[in-house]
This record gives sequence, C-alpha cells and structure tokens, in this order.
Amino acid sequence: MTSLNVPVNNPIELSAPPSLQFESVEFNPFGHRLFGPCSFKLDGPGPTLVMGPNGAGKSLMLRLAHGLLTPTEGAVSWSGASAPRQAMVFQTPILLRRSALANLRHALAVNNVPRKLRTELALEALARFGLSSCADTPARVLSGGEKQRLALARAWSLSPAVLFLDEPTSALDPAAIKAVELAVQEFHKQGTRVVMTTHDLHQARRLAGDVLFLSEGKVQEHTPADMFFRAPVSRQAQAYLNGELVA
Ligand SMILES: Nc1ncnc2c1ncn2[C@@H]1O[C@H](COP(=O)(O)OP(=O)(O)OP(=O)(O)O)[C@@H](O)[C@H]1O
Repeated sequence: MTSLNVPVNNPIELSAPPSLQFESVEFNPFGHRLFGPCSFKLDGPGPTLVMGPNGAGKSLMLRLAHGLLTPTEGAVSWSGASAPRQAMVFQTPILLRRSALANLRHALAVNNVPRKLRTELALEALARFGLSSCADTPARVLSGGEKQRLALARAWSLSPAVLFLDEPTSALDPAAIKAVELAVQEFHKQGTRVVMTTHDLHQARRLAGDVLFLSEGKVQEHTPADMFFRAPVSRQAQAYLNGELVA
C-alpha cells in the first residue's frame, strides 16, 4: 500500500531531499514503552537503511516518521515550512479492487492532481515499472512482484520528496527484488529521501548510504554504511552482523 499524507499539486517538481529529525521521540501506547526515547537526524544523502532484529521497532519508527502514529512524547519534524510530500510502500501492497491503471488514477485523484493529467501520469508510471501490459488487469490478480512494482509506480506517479519502504522485498523472487532495488536507486537519484527497512544484509550493502541500527526500541547507532559494515560501533550491531541473537 502506498499512503500519502500531503496533497500533490505539482507532480513534476523535485528538489534536495528534506531532512527528518526525531527529538526525544517515545511511543508508549498503553503505558508500555515500545519505542524510544530516540533522537536522530536524517540529513545526509541516504538512502537510509533501517536495520535491527525482529521487534526492534523499525516499522514503528517508519510509521512515526510518516505520521501514521503520533509520538507519545517528543517530536518528529522536517526541514522546511511544512511536512514534505511523502509515500510509504509496505511489505504486502494493499491495492484497490480495480485495475492497475485505476489504482494509480485513484491515488492521483485523492492527492489533488488535476483530472486531465491523471491518465498520462498513471500510464507513464506503469511504463516505467514495466507494467504497461497490465494497465487493465485487476490489481488483485497480479503476481506478488507485479503488485509491489504497482505500489512503487503509484508512489512514483506522485513524485514524493520522501519515500518510506517497510521490507518491500521480503516476499519477492530475485528478479523482482532486483526490480525493486533499481526503483529505489532511481527514486534516490531523482532526489527523493529514501528510508527503508530490510533484514537482507546484502541488499543493505547494495543500497545504503547510511544505516540506522535499532534494537529494543532504541537507535543504537547511526553510521555511514561503509563504516557500519566494516566496524559497527555498538555491541548490538556487532552481534547482529555476526548472526548472533540480539536482545
Ligand atoms: N500498534 C501496536 N500495539 C502494540 N504493540 C505494537 C504495535 N506495533 C508494534 N508493536 C510492538 O512493538 C515492537 C516493535 O514492533 P515493530 O513492528 O516496529 O518491529 P520491527 O523492528 O519492525 O520487527 P520485524 O523485523 O519483526 O518486522 C514489537 O514488540 C511489536 O509487537
């Protein structure tokens, strides 16, 4: 599923990626702390790969950043006067029960893209992700890889300044994984701030500019990717990279 929380008025405009800041962010939904307190800033070129063991709080961090969850304490802020245009792609894409083309047209409509531009932008995005022949195919009958490419095409059509991806390739075959990784690199090259979770160390090495490593709901380190993989600073990251159980 791609969710957007900022209206799109100019789907072509691209600029330097906005920076994201967490200031003493905590998430304690039932008085039980699931995340934080965490403070960090994503202001490098990225892409930022968010890594850590199961239950570390990676998805929570993405949802807090995207505004799907509200911090119990602290603040999430962006550079610039208002929150940037942003999209999120989930592990299992949630698509409407209509054609691939209609899914994209719908996303453009709810994001206030003028009606006369919608079909053209949707067809361009489908073509970019190799889905032109599926334009009239019901989204629900697409393969897992095609569904994920459709979710990425939907995000692409909206030119987000920020793209969050939560384990987007965990259910895909090698060819589909490659297609998603190429798309991630393309978003990055176009100036989108990419923030992505993965458990795939090889994938993280291929894509990461920097790594945000979480365990136990806290950021244990935020390091340039080459340093993270060569000489991780935190005990938890060292254990994770060695394939040991991390609390
Ligand atoms: N809405 C919620 N209500 C209660 N607990 C939650 C909620 N969302 C997440 N949790 C809990 O918070 C912890 C962190 O979850 P999260 O999904 O962020 O982990 P993760 O690092 O993404 O893990 P994985 O790698 O397994 O996907 C888990 O213990 C999870 O059960």
